[in-house]
Amino acid sequence: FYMKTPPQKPSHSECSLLDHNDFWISSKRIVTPKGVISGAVEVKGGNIVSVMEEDWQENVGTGQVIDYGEAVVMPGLIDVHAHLDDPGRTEWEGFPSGTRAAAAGGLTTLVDMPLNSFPSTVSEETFELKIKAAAKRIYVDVGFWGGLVPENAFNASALEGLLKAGVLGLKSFMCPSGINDFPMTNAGHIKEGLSILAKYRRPLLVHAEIQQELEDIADDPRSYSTYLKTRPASWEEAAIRELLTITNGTRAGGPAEGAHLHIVHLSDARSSLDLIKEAKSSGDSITVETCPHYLAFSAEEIQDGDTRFKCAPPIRDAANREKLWEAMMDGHIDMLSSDHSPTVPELKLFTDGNFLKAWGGISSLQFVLPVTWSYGRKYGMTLEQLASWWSEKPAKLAGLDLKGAIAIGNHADIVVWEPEVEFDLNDSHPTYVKHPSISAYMGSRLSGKVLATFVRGNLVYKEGKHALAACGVPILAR
Ligand SMILES: NC(=O)N[C@H]1NC(=O)NC1=O
Ligand SMILES: [Zn+2]
Ligand SMILES: [Zn+2]
Repeated sequence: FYMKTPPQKPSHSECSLLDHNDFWISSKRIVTPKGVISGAVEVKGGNIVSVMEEDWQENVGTGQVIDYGEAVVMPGLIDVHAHLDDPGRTEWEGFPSGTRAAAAGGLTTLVDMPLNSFPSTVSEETFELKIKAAAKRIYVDVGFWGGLVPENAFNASALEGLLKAGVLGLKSFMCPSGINDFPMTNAGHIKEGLSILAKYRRPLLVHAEIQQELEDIADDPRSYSTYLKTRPASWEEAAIRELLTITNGTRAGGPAEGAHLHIVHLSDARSSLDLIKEAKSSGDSITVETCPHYLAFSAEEIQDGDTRFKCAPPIRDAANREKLWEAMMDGHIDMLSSDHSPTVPELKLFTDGNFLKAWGGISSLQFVLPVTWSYGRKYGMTLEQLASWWSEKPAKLAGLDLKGAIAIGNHADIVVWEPEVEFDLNDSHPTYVKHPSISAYMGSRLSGKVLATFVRGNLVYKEGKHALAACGVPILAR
């Protein structure tokens, strides 16, 4: 991939809260691919140029050192599933608010979803609008998924135009997306999409739910259990079963070899997960993500009318959540993503509390690091696992070779945070998402405070302060 450089570059002092370009970051807990080390990371011109243990002091010379003591120095989080709604629905989120929230939360790269903005990113032309909207308005690096929709699925030159323009891969829905200009695809469209993607070696991300016949639901629309019954696990299972009839083509020697299928936001940890495990063991090129809200919450706890928790697929029972954690710890779920999908508070219908009519989507972007840690440490999650689920695997999925790990030659995308520091996420906590009140995490007590976030060596966030200029860059595939 390559980074699109803006025509007039802001000065270094506008891009970074730190004066220098060359410096060392030291800490007793640096998370590297070789484990957690005590040492220092040297940053030069935006890249990591050395990673040293014990004897690092001898090599520093007169270099500038920022010592973070016991705080954790980790690769910045990469969120491969964020809806920033820009252009066209910036009253819902937008590039400036979303990427500032990311920086404050320790995320250094986002990959923006092709829907919820207007227009949807489904062609070269609409992708051009995205890039324009992002120019000088992003505070972390941002890549983009394009949309696979019925209109372009059988139009190879249109799809190739979009891929050549630089989307990192494609995304499609197997059920209505909730957005009129982003219709759902069937297995035929998906098969066609994969055959094109194979050529570009980029992934297809799929929202895997297929609508099935429901028994009559005549219950109270304010009750969460009513909503849960409208999207049973069998919908996920049906979608995944259908996908797996196509993904066998991605095996070595198959007609879609080189393509990859990624299932987004898995909620069902039972049959659906079993199917995915089977496909993996058969050699299909397939991965799966889940989101912090499926790991943090359970249906039993969701209060009537509290539509902050409405999302699709839905948050299921507590036993399912335990199984999701088990699958995380056993490595059957590959990575995490936020599926940050906010809207305006009015569309959450808090007055009616109607789960059937409210906007489905959880607002979480700024909080995914402390949330993952707060819940995960109870299961024995390690810092290495955290870095794998939030940085290494997402970078691999999105094809970001220079991101996702603290390693020599990589971009200096780094988060520094204190796992042991607790805080109350309430109205007095500084939040940067556009509508903090709709976040399902408001009112929680969390563990893990972000001290500093570096994007390609720029200190973009430090304890409640952001760098002046938006020096994130659009990431384009080639
Ligand atoms: N359009 C959109 O963002 N839909 C998302 N919201 C959600 O809860 N699940 C989704 O797929
Ligand atoms: Zn989805
Ligand atoms: Zn989504």
